[in-house]
Amino acid sequence: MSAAMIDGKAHAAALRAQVAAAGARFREELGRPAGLAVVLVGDDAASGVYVASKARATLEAGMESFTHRLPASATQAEVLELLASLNQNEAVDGILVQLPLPAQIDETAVIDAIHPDKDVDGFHVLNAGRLAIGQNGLVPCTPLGCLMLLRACRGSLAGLRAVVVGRSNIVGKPMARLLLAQDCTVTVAHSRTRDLQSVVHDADILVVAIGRPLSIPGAWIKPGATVIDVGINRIDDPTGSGKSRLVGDVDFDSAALVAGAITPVPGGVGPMTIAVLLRNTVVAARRRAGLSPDAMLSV
Ligand SMILES: Nc1nc(=O)c2c([nH]1)NC[C@@H]1CN(c3ccc(C(=O)N[C@@H](CCC(=O)O)C(=O)O)cc3)C=[N+]21
Repeated sequence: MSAAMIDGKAHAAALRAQVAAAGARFREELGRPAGLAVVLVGDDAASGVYVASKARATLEAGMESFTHRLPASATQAEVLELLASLNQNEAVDGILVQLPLPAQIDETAVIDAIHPDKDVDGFHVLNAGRLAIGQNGLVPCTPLGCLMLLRACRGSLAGLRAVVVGRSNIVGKPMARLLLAQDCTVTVAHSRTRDLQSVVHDADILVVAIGRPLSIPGAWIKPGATVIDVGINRIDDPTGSGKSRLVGDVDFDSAALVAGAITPVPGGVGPMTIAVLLRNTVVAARRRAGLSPDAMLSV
């Protein structure tokens, strides 16, 4: 292996310490903690575990955590009613609705019912628009976490060729906009891209978010490239032990032979996503209170 390992866990721990300090300053200035509300619809076990770990991280950062669970049979009107009350609630600075939602509920309608100033996921159309035209807003957690790792690894990204594989609203598109704002030359590749291999081979910076395990082999990667693997896929252990393991969208073992630096899965982008969620909550709290931005939380 020649690539440096980008330790997402360590970067996330450092960011969480900064967020805790900023959260404590907020609490001193305002006399109340910043608050994050998480809404979970349905009883999917994995989502339940994930929501519980977010609530724990929120408390560890010295913030207030509100968890709202609705049954899988909840109607759209019930979800919208809950969001209306959270929008009004002064103790709530950030609102996250865990996705995906049950089929009877319109995801876009739910996201757009969150007050944009409390939209710590950055999924609201107003925040997507702000990011697209370079205005201050709230930026989706996963791509912002990826950008932080890239900046820590490479410093200035100006002039570098960046390739984003995947065009989702939650990762690919906002990632491309963030990299463009850093003066990269950005290409967005996707399932209909012709000759993906040669597109990938051009990348100085490669961000992969397609949700298919082990899809990018090391042979496609430009020597020395920085590789950010957003995928988290659970697959059967190939040794036939009957257990499962987590792998990324990139074939880590072959990619690590040619990349300059690479994120592992687990322990790469995933931990950053949660740390940025907490960071976005303090940013939202300060803005809502009319306070100046906390320098420690700038990207
Ligand atoms: N509105 C909304 N916002 C989200 O941000 C959101 C969501 N819905 N729905 C579900 C996905 C999933 N997600 C993860 C974040 C961190 C890890 C993470 O930290 N993973 C660990 C591994 C965990 C394990 O071992 O299972 C790692 O990569 O090291 C995983 C998954 C955020 N999501």
